[in-house]
Amino acid sequence: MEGETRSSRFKRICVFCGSSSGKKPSYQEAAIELGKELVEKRIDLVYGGGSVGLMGLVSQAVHDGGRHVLGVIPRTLMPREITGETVGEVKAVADMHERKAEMARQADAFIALPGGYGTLEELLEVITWAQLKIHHKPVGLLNVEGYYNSLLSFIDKAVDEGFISPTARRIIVSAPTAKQLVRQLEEFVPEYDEIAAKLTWDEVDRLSYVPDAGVQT
Ligand SMILES: C/C(=C\CNc1ncnc2c1ncn2[C@@H]1O[C@H](COP(=O)(O)O)[C@@H](O)[C@H]1O)CO
Repeated sequence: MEGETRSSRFKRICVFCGSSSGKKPSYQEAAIELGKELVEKRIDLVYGGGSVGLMGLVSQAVHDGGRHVLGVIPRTLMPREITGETVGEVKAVADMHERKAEMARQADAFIALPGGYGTLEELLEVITWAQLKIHHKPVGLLNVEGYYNSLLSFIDKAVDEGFISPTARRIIVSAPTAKQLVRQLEEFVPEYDEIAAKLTWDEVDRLSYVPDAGVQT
């Protein structure tokens, strides 16, 4: 495959990641490596906009590689001293809720790099939406140097204690490198649940998120 241009089932992936860079160089290297992997697979990026922390590294790598970058920024975060310069296209939205809905609508899959509260909140929301069958898009954790091991252990405990179903546990795909993670996301097959599929989603409609029937192949 070396030297050959490969394509993906995904047209655009949403990346959640730290607005900080983290202490270990491996976190920054992983953000750049993920950006390059998206470029190699001809996948575009949607993310939270700006150039701070890992967000800046992944978006710059995708932009430098010639793929489209869409940054979705709430108007209140738009001053450059808060988020820094954004590469590519910028979409301004009213608030944080609309941002998450728009990022989710624009993406065929989600990847979380290491990050803090913001990253966790974004990640857990798309997992929850997958659990509720609002979408069937793959969700991946880039578990750089075991950064997310304690979160995964907690989730396994929640399964053991009966708060998360084994089916819902399988929503989360995790891998230590970008290459492995994108490959696993490509192979992901969502599990369907007859009861949940019949529910309606007023809240998501209100946020103008358009539920899909599955990932494009
Ligand atoms: C408050 C600080 C920086 C604010 N700048 C941000 N610019 C753009 N997007 C942001 C910002 N902060 C959070 N986000 C979103 O949450 C995720 C990162 O949050 P985390 O807490 O750093 O993990 C990211 O995916 C964005 O969508 C100074 O820190």
